[in-house]
Amino acid sequence: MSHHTIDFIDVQYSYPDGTEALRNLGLHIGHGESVAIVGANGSGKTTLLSHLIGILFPTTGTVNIGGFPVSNKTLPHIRQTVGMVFQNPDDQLFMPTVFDDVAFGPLNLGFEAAEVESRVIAALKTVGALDLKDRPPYRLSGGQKRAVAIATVLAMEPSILVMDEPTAALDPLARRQLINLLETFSHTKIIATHDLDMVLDLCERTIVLKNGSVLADGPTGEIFGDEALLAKAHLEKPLSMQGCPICSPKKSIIP
Ligand SMILES: Nc1ncnc2c1ncn2[C@@H]1O[C@H](COP(=O)(O)OP(=O)(O)OP(=O)(O)O)[C@@H](O)[C@H]1O
Repeated sequence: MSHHTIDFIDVQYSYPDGTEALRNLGLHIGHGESVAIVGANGSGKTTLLSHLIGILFPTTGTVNIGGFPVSNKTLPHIRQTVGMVFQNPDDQLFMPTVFDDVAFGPLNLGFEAAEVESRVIAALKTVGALDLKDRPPYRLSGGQKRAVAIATVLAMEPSILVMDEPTAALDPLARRQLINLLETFSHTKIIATHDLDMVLDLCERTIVLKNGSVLADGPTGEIFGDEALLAKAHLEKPLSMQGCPICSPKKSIIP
């Protein structure tokens, strides 16, 4: 898996109750791309992301990572390649301390204690949360939990970072700090979000979903400049493209 490409080939997915969440979905994401997945509530974003780490498998069609299909057989390899930050950090943090949570993945991969410790410290430093290492995760603020959840993924050293609504429930400063942090990552990034202003800052490419299919796929500026397309997808232009006088331009709230 030297080239971490992602391919969805004619993917259809129905939940056990029969809800068809993905239909005829095809897309290709190249190594190093930063791609936003946007769309109205229920358009299929989380279902799509769940196929990237084998939480769900296609009902029909194929998902390939690095040219290999995501399947039970390839899962151990896929989960080292693809790291997912869930929408709710509480789904990701369950150990007594922050250190233990970030160490959990590398320990499971069988690394020696010294390697685990160095990965944990590096990951917590990257997200600016090293001082939290002995704290119980459930006592942290929302922004701190999000940072630690990202560290749990970084400690696995994945090539592809998948994030579901990373800025949800963050205050403006924590949101800006997170965006600035994500900008420094050279990973392939796939971000499902309703925060279109963040997309403008982070993603050169945007894929718009509607009813489980790709409605549009192209350069972010072009997608957000197409008012008819946005209306069809039940989306609104990012605030910073609406000429809003009080909306902060990029990075204006960095302390
Ligand atoms: N566990 C489930 N069982 C049945 N249907 C589901 C389940 N989870 C999601 N769905 C349905 O699948 C479709 C896609 O949902 P999904 O959560 O992927 O959308 P989304 O774009 O992530 O939405 P949101 O923006 O609200 O998070 C919706 O019709 C939803 O009701």
